[in-house]
Amino acid sequence: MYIASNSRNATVSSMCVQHEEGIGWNLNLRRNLFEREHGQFNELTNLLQGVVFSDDFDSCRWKWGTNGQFTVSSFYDRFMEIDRSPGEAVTQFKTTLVWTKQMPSKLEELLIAWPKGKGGHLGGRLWGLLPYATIWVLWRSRNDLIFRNKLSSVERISNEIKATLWYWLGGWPGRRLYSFPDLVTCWFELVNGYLVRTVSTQELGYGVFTFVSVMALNFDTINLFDFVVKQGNGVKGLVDSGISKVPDLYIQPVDKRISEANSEHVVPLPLIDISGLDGPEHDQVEEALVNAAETFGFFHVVNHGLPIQFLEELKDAAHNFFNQPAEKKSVYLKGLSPSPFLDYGTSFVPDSKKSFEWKDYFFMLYNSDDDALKYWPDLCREVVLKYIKTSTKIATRILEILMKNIGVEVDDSMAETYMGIKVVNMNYYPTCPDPDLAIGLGRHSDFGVLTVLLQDDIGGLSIKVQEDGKEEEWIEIPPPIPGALLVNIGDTLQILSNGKYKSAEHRVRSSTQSRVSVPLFLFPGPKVKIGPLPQVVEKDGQAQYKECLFGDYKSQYFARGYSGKQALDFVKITSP
Ligand SMILES: O=C(O)CCC(=O)C(=O)O
Ligand SMILES: [Fe+2]
Repeated sequence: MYIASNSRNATVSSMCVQHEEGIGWNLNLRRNLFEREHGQFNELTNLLQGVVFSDDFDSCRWKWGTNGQFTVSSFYDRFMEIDRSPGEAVTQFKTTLVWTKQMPSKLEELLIAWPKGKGGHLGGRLWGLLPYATIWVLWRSRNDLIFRNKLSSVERISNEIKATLWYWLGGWPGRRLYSFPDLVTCWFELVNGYLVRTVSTQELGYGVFTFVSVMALNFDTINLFDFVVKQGNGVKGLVDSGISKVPDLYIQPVDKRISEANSEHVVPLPLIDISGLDGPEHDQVEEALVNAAETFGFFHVVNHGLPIQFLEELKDAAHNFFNQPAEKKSVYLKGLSPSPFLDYGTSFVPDSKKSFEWKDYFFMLYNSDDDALKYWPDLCREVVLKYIKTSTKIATRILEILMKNIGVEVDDSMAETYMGIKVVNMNYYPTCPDPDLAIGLGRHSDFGVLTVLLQDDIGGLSIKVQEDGKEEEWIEIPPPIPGALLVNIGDTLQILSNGKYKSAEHRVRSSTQSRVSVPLFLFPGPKVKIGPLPQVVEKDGQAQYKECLFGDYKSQYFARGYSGKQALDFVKITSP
């Protein structure tokens, strides 16, 4: 009838004609009806006879639902009813076009059919437990709704599932390499195996040393990751390949970027002539060292015993190392390196897929002269050995002074206990096409006792300071005067001194010029107990930090990635 109508958009009421004896209909048909349409016409007029008008607007009713309301379930019921009735047109309807059966209909089948997670890392374990955690949380949410009238949002349910999984994995030792925020923010990467933290433990002469490595990548970045990390081209190789923009992987979230514009606050650090310790100026030099260690946690030293010429050679050695072709450097990649004490790599511990740093490094742990002679690259062996020996003496002298000031006598054996492990890193920060987007090195404090750092004149290191009564702020440290070395306090010295000496957070911005730095990190072996020294605690009245093994502290530190000074919370004593 609709086909034959002249007013297809008319409403029922507009087709109705009021007569004295009741209502009639002007259906406004545009043609005479065919024979075969008469039956339909009669059906329509029969329907119209039952029409009762009200003042309401015209509306649609779903005749298969209660109250005329459409519901998917009533539609489905009706659909299946027609589908099952022989001879109905919809029998041929391909339900699979609309519904595909992906989920087994029984819970037991679902659990059996659940695809296996890959690997024994966190992602694989999460995946394996996921259906159980989901069922458990949904069951609880359903009970909350039924018995307590408490309705949960989908987001809340999904977070509860993650929290349940985290809790259930509490007994698995590998969990300590991750944090709960990893689970919330990198869920996709974790369950797909793109974010994996691994620990390989290697027995060294003095005990167990733990390396933590993290890989974080997504599909688009696999080629880049292979080229930079696995094939050992490093960020330098990327730059040498002629890239003109910073690849996505290296683009930092806005809150982590360090632009040159906000690095305008440049404050010179105390410059201390430490040769004065051996002369009449001793007391002033001592005071300057103590002051700097208490406030900035960073200071420059001059007249330390390493001539300018030597420092230039060391910087050249660093440039020469990184200027070698990738094949030469990649023999020192983790897993390939001839010695567990040498490791060439790039970036550090990315805490999410966005935190790759614009930096390559070469790590050398001093074990013995023999070992160095055997394994270290010719082009830097001599200078690095000399740097380690002289800088260790400088650091030992500084430690003696700082400790004396808090009532602790440092003898050779104590210095060896706390600074017995000596690691030199040669850091290479390649030129960056857009330094505002990438970072050279994320915010961190050094975990050891003292760090001696040789920098070149490019600049870019900033430290976080808090002046009395003011907010914390980042200040950029101008490049050192020629011949100066930077010394900074590490977390362990902050702990030993019961918080008197501060390990300052620092970070490095990337630059349009390549830059090198050569830190020497001095720290205890993993079995050494660290905690506030008794002399200091006695003076202060109470300890600020708990005692722990240095190895445990270091694991905590690495498990957190570059996260400012959060590792100290692990040992901080919080008042009840
Ligand atoms: O490159 C720098 O100036 C600082 C390096 C640094 O902080 C580190 O390697 O821990
Ligand atoms: Fe550092």
